[in-house]
Amino acid sequence: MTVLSARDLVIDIPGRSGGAALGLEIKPGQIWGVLGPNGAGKTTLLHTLAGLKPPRQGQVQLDTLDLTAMPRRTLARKLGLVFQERQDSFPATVLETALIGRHPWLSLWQSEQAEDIRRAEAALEALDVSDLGTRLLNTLSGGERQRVAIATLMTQNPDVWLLDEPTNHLDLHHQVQVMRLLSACSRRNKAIFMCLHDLNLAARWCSHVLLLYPDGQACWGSTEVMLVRDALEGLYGQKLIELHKDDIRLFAPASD
Ligand SMILES: Nc1ncnc2c1ncn2[C@@H]1O[C@H](COP(=O)(O)OP(=O)(O)OP(=O)(O)O)[C@@H](O)[C@H]1O
Repeated sequence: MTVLSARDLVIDIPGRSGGAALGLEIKPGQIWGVLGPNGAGKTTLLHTLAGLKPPRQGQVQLDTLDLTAMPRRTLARKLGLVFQERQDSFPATVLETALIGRHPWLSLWQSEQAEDIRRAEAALEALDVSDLGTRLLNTLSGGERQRVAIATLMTQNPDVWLLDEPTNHLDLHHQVQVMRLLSACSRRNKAIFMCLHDLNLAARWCSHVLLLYPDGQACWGSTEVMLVRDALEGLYGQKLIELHKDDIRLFAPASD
């Protein structure tokens, strides 16, 4: 199992001079939620952790290895990313798209085997899109595409899952389905790190949260400690109501 670490990491946001140096260890079994207002740098952090964007300072490591020193194929077996925005213009079917997740596991000229197809079909089934297998991706709705993207990551089956707003475009039932699926994956020792805008999903399903402020400052820790009304009001500049029902903590915007 793999640990993703940020060591003294400052993300590179154009025009921002400061920024917290992040020292994070994202471990198997943990679910991290990154919260912050628009433009705080959540996507930039995710892309930096995936090795797609160089940091301004510091290092990202998978176990003890520097991410930039790893061959892309090795990296893709260990770490996968669901992007917030996707260019799905390539005319591929849903099943072909999910099978892209197997590419890091195939040799250069090897085509997908029955086991690869079985994995892709199981992932599409888990995301409720198996009946769309032969449809072209560019004919799907936003929520269907989002679920195919998550199914593709599930087919890839890396140790570390990075997801940029995975519940974006999803209806309530499918938001819950995706969070439950990520929770089940964490119980199978996957490490999950995702950007979220929904405080209630974070409160219910994340074990850890990182609060990212517009000036680059950040704090992080267990959800129970970090996700408190005062801190969230400061983060978003929005008054909140905090409610408790059984073991569930809920936040709603206050009317004033
Ligand atoms: N190529 C670029 N040139 C200039 N500014 C950029 C560039 N890429 C990102 N930025 C800026 O960096 C900041 C952080 O962007 P980022 O997408 O990481 O924010 P975010 O927290 O994910 O926002 P959101 O909640 O809206 O998705 C934003 O102010 C954005 O405009």
